[in-house]
Amino acid sequence: MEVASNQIRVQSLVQEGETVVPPQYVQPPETRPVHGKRNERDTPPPPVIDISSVNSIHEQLGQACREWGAFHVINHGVPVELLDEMRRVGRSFFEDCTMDQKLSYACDPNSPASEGYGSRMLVASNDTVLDWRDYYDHHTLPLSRRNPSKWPHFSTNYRKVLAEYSNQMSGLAEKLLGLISESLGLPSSCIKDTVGEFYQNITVSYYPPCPQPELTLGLQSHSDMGAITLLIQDDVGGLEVLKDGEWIFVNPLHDAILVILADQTEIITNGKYTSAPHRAITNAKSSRLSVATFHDPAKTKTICPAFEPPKYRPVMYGDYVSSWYTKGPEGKR
Ligand SMILES: O=C(O)CCC(=O)C(=O)O
Ligand SMILES: [Fe+2]
Repeated sequence: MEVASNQIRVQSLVQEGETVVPPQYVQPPETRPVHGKRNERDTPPPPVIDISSVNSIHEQLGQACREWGAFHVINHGVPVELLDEMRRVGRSFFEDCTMDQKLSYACDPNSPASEGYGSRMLVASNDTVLDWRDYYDHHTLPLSRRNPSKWPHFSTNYRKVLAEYSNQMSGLAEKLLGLISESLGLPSSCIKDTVGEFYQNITVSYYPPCPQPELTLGLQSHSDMGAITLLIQDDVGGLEVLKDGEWIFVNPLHDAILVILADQTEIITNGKYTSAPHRAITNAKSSRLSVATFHDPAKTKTICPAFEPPKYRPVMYGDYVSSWYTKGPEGKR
């Protein structure tokens, strides 16, 4: 099958045995990752918070949201078997299907965030360095957007696992936004009410081994646009979070879920809490899988701070998203 140049999948490059990274994947020197430093750093990894405990939960959350914008949660109530199943079916799509099968679910390369199998986060532009990543983006909530026939059917149980995973993540996201609101002295429902009905997307990212990891990024630096992202990864590792100007490696914790605050939560909390810039690095040995579940407002929803005086202008979420896709994800708006 002939594949248009804007549809090249990273996995095909690797399967063709490329030993040199094609130039469009080479990062400029200033954004190249520093490898092999993960144990030398003084900064501890993002906090781990037991959300089943009642002791000092708001203090712990407050500190993590102010200082990191990201933290692991344990005892989160989502069955750990479901996390494993989600990783299993996700990996199976990328590794057990033929390229033709995968391309039968190709997303529309000309429309941002379209559902399906893709490789480019931004619509093609010649000056963008490409990510060393393939992905599958699923539209999962509200139910009116959920169309399982657009999800892979090749792996046993894929659609069933994804639907259950979507429901569980949405419940956990709502619970976390409640605790985060309370930690600021706001009514529990404050942030969720401002966000409104969740628009949820689930992106399974697959990072094939990279022959020159020192030159590439699996996913360029960005903060997520919506309200809250819940992420699981396999035990390979590669996610880094920016803290105080330094990239910190996020150790994979098998049964934990990583919470990443996104830009709309920073706006609603009037900057008291921060969204976390993050990126993914690659490695030469193993493929890596992550599953990110994004919870966003509707495009028509206007988001404004819950505190006076407001430090951010009210913004219609759809306008925020358009500007992100036009200007690129680097930095915050
Ligand atoms: O692969 C990862 O760990 C990060 C994924 C991510 O940040 C995203 O999909 O927005
Ligand atoms: Fe992200």
